[in-house]
Amino acid sequence: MDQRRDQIEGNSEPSHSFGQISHLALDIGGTLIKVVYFSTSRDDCIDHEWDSSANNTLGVSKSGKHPILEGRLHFAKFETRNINDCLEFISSKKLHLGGFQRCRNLAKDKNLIKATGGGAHKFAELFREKLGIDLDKEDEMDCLVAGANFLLKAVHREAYTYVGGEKEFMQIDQNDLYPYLLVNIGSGVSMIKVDGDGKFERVSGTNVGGGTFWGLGRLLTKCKSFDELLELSYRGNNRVIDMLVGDIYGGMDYSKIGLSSTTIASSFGKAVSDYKELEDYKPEDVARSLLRMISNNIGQIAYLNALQFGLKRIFFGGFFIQGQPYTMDTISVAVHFWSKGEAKAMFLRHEGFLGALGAYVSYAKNRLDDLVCNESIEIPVSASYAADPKYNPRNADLNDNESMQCSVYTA
Ligand SMILES: Nc1ncnc2c1ncn2[C@@H]1O[C@H](COP(=O)(O)OP(=O)(O)O)[C@@H](O)[C@H]1O
Ligand SMILES: CC(C)(COP(=O)(O)O)[C@@H](O)C(=O)NCCC(=O)O
Repeated sequence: MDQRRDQIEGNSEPSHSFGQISHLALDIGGTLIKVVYFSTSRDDCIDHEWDSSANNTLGVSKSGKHPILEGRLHFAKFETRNINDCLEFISSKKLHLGGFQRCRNLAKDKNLIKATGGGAHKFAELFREKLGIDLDKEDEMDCLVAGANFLLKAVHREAYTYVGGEKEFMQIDQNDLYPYLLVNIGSGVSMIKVDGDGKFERVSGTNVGGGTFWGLGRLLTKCKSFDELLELSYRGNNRVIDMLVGDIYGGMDYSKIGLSSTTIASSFGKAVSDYKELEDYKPEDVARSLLRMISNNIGQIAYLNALQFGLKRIFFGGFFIQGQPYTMDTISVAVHFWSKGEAKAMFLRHEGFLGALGAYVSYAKNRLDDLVCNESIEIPVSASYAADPKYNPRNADLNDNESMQCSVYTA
């Protein structure tokens, strides 16, 4: 298999070094900084006529609608509390210089990089001081929606359901995409009714989100990292702490109102009736109850909003999900249970990068330099994941510092 084919099918890093970097975009959230950038190498330039005078990364094709450029879209994330790691990463790979060339604001002679999230405001001065760049701020909700629409339209096998431990990728009909509810579970949770490109309304939100799970989980279990907390939750048993309907009803279902004996009646409720202290519980059981409580609560609020606005499809994004089976299962079951099977929870493979991708595609919106109107970026994601016998759904999710092959098309 030749190298390019290998890259596409295996989604692996190219063995050759980077060519030029262009279009760095950032989403600086309450907990994580998400980084997206595009790189080309000589090998990635595709085999058709080039305008040799186009002395820039996104060359202009003389022919019609062919890919004018192939390269890789790279994704990376950092903890916001370790923002210096992110600055060092950008600096060592000279990512800001690629962005610099592409978006030099001639009028003000500023070096602009697209950025969204609260940190684009909070850390603007730091970026100027350390990297000499100005953050060109894009609204967070605009970016979430733009990122979600972009993924749903451009990326094959992006959205999937998670039912009974199985992922099922959804074929999205672009003509029947709207309306939908976008639930972004970051530090906090935003719920957005999306009616079209740039047409949306943030209809709800909740402060009980990913930051609550990580913060409360850290305090209760003394774990040192988010991944450790997730690992704990995997091994735990929530029934040790949660009060189930059966605990209240002597092992019986409360079938008259549709509650089985195993339904959680009260999250953490057993901690009171058992007269136990925190030390008497295993950290893994605490982590499991917490994950279930928060996922269930978000699933329920999402459903209520979907109901209020008559929406059948709910897409969940944000790094809280992290492709975690138990999280997705709890959310899916909550949506299914409350909607009596009417509404569907769907997840996005690039869940945590919606805002950063939205900031990235906003370069095109502003028609900067060589990005022409009507340009679209298509990202052919490997179709071989599901067919691979060694396929492991956990590995198929986008992890740190991954990249994927993509092509830039011009109208
Ligand atoms: N490596 C990690 N470190 C901290 N939190 C993580 C990590 N991976 C996933 N998370 C979860 O993702 C949440 C942040 O999600 P994200 O979408 O990046 O939101 P924000 O934009 O607010 O930073 C955290 O609150 C936590 O629940
Ligand atoms: C303020 C935020 C939009 C910031 O986004 P985040 O960094 O959490 O991704 C989000 O935390 C949020 O929507 N919080 C919920 C606030 C509320 O509606 O109660």
